[in-house]
Amino acid sequence: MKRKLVMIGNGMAGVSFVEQLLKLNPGRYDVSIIGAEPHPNYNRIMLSSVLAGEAGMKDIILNDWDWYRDNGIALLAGQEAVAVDAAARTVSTNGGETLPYDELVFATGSLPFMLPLPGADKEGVIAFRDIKDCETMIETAERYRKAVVIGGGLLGLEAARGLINLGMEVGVVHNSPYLMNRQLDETASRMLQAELERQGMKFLLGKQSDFITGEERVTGLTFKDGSHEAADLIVMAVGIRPNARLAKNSGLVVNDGIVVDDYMAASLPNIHAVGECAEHRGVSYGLVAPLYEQGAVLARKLAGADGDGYQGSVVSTKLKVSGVHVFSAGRFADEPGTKALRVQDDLDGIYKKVVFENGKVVGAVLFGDTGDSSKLFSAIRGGKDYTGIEKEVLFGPSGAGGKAESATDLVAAMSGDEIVCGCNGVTKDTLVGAIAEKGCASLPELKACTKASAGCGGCKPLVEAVLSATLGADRVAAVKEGICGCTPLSRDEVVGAIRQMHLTTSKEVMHVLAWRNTEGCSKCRPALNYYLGMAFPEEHEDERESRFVNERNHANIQKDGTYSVVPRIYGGVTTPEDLMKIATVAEKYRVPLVKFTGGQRIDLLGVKKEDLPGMWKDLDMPSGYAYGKSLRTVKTCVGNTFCRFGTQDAIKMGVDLEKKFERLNTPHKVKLAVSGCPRNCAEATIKDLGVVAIDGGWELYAAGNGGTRVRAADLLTKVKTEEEVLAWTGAYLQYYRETANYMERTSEWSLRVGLETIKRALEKPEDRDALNARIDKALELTQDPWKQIIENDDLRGAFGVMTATVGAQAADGK
Ligand SMILES: Cc1cc2nc3c(=O)[nH]c(=O)nc-3n(C[C@H](O)[C@H](O)[C@H](O)COP(=O)(O)OP(=O)(O)OC[C@H]3O[C@@H](n4cnc5c(N)ncnc54)[C@H](O)[C@@H]3O)c2cc1C
Ligand SMILES: NC(=O)c1ccc[n+]([C@@H]2O[C@H](COP(=O)([O-])OP(=O)(O)OC[C@H]3O[C@@H](n4cnc5c(N)ncnc54)[C@H](O)[C@@H]3O)[C@@H](O)[C@H]2O)c1
Ligand code: SF4
Ligand code: FES
Repeated sequence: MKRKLVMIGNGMAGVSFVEQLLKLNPGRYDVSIIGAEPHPNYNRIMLSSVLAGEAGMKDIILNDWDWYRDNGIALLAGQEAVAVDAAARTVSTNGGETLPYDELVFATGSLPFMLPLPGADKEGVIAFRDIKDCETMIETAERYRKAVVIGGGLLGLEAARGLINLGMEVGVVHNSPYLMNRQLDETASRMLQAELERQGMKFLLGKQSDFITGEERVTGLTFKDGSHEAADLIVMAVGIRPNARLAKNSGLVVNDGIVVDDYMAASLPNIHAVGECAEHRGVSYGLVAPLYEQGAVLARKLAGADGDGYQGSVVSTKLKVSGVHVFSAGRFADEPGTKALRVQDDLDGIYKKVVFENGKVVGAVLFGDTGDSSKLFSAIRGGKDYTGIEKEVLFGPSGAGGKAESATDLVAAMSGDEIVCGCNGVTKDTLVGAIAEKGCASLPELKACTKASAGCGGCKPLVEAVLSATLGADRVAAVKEGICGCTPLSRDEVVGAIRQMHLTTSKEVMHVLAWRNTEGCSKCRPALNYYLGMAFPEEHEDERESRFVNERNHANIQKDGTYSVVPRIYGGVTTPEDLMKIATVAEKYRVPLVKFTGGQRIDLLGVKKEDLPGMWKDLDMPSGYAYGKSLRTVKTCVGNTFCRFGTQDAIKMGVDLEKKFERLNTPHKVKLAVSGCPRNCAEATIKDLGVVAIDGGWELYAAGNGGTRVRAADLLTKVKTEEEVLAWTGAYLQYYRETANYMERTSEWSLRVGLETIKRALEKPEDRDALNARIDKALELTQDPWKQIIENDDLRGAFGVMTATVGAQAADGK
């Protein structure tokens, strides 16, 4: 008869242990898992990516419901274990179940620490630990504006970044004078702070919170020094505590966590603990890599296999905030008896610190360039003596031309059971096995087979190095990013297949290219819809349901759930008639806010969804596409028509460009500007394409950006005539449409493919003509979406408008 294994907790550490146990001895146990959250096992680490809008909830499921069924595991999801009777060997749940066990595993994780501040029980005060918290933040950001995050550690900064991406203003309150004080020294921390301030984060450092204000819902946070910060949302990210109360009530020895020995045995027979709830040699870990190591030890023991006990772990961390590269491992602080090698490059914003004790690397901090992280972490764990050759750790042997040890050398020196991907507990042996036995020959394939690099992504260089070391660099298939977890194929491979096999619908692509998830996900569906429309503009029918909400509704949704209406105003030039129309509509529909945009247009804000069709009908103006991945605006200065410095007619040029390229679908939004002389009043050099008049012609600037990461555009070419400006713009936009990844701005695209590549693709007139022929075909097929909606009953119905009432609704007293 099979023995009964019951596990309390359905999180990352526990389920990883069960996976390993099933591999070692699949038939030994009947496994039951009690999980308080109503979800299958998901990647908690990636909640930060979900919050930042980089992944969807579906993308983070590690083991779906089928996995439990296929492995014969009884999952009691949404139930909490409330009592353990160690003498009778049973566990009871709040769902009224009592499960007998032969072996019991606690994998209850941690609880976020909530500061016991007066007012902490108000609505809008939350932690960041699970899917529910993540959903609360996303919903809150739709209705409120100001968030305060308490805690400037890893979690707090990742939460803050996500909330900024959701459109909130975020202040981070930290009790120490510098951020991530548990992971960084002061120099790295100051550099980090400067970078995050550039990204829009505000810091309140060295602050002691006193109490939370508000009636039912939070309105702010008051500090011990009497100062106050307004807040509609407070996220506490001030550390975690092992979740060990049930274990303590069950009679187990508990300090901070459940005390375990080297084989993860707790203090009563047949009871074990893994993960954040366990305390091994006085340490409870809060990162997944050591927890997976613990799971491997327990799996071997319960499978009846021999193996060494758990010896404790050195941990390393990376902050998952895009555009920021920070790494920390081991003992990085200066202590008596240690010496540090420091490299600081203020020009490029790079800082590296490696700490030695008796010639051995014991800790490291990297900022700006984390390329050495795997090597340093390996050096810390390997314990090699570098006495006399310390500098080789960063600079390589002096006799080897100063070349540091490569990632491939590093992989060769790793033992098979060393973990390469900490987030997913993937060892070198697992990767080598997937390459040798399953034929994985690229990073996306390895990711699909083993989950390596599917978490924070920090291990990608090392996974690639394992691939090269195992297959030989020449046999590694083009190592490219897959478009999402539904397929191992890269963007180029997918677009190549669409063209070659003449695929015209997303369903067809997913079927023919054997998508793992047959419905696709929130990442690939809109991307495929774009690629198909770009490749076959005539045959592909827009898949409206695949588009983001703003594009589906042809309007920008605002944080209070209302929409904005932005009519097109070509080149920022309007007429008294159009202004009167806009004013009449604004009055008739009681538009709460009428505002000029940065792109020289008029924004009618606060519009109800059901009023949208009526307003557009009354306006009778083209849509300004303020919501779309398409040409947004062409900003112009007055040019030589009125300005005494102007050398060309900037207004006409801008209007011509906007009229020609409006409504075009592009990988991301595209903004243009035209200035009438190099004084550049239209700020053309921070636009996706900027046109600047010079004596006798025009300069075209490419791939600028005035957003979060400001980027000055690069000079693309100089031309003489307006026709040439239009031809170069058409060719440039079409080349961008054909070669960029979906959701990639021109600034990112240009950095990725290289300005020289773009110039080469456009330099020959015949190539520009061919690109223009293709863009003209796409342009011929565009239609104004609001005209279509107004004239079509079904489309209007989607806005909650009764068929006969467009326009009349408002006339009836709105
Ligand atoms: C936003 C975020 C980002 C992170 N990023 C990283 C990162 O980049 N790298 C990294 O290494 N780590 C990261 N971590 C930490 C990492 O997620 C945790 O270390 C890991 O999830 C812990 O695994 P665990 O199984 O021990 O606990 P958990 O994943 O917390 O699982 C425990 C589960 O047990 C359930 N449970 C508890 N008590 C009971 C009970 N009585 N009955 C039934 N069920 C119960 C809980 O509901 C929970 O689902 C991050 C954490 C968060 C919140
Ligand atoms: N990228 C990653 O590896 C990552 C990301 C998120 C979370 N995590 C893990 O999740 C867990 C929780 O993360 P965390 O950042 O909450 O924990 P943490 O303990 O690392 O950081 C908490 C921070 O809050 C500060 N703090 C404490 N009390 C405060 C107060 N009263 N006011 C202001 N600041 C205060 C502390 O100085 C500390 O720096 C950790 O185990 C962490 O390692 C890891
Ligand atoms: S860019 Fe030159 S032409 Fe245009 S408004 Fe400024 S000064 Fe005048
Ligand atoms: S280490 Fe985070 S994905 Fe591999």
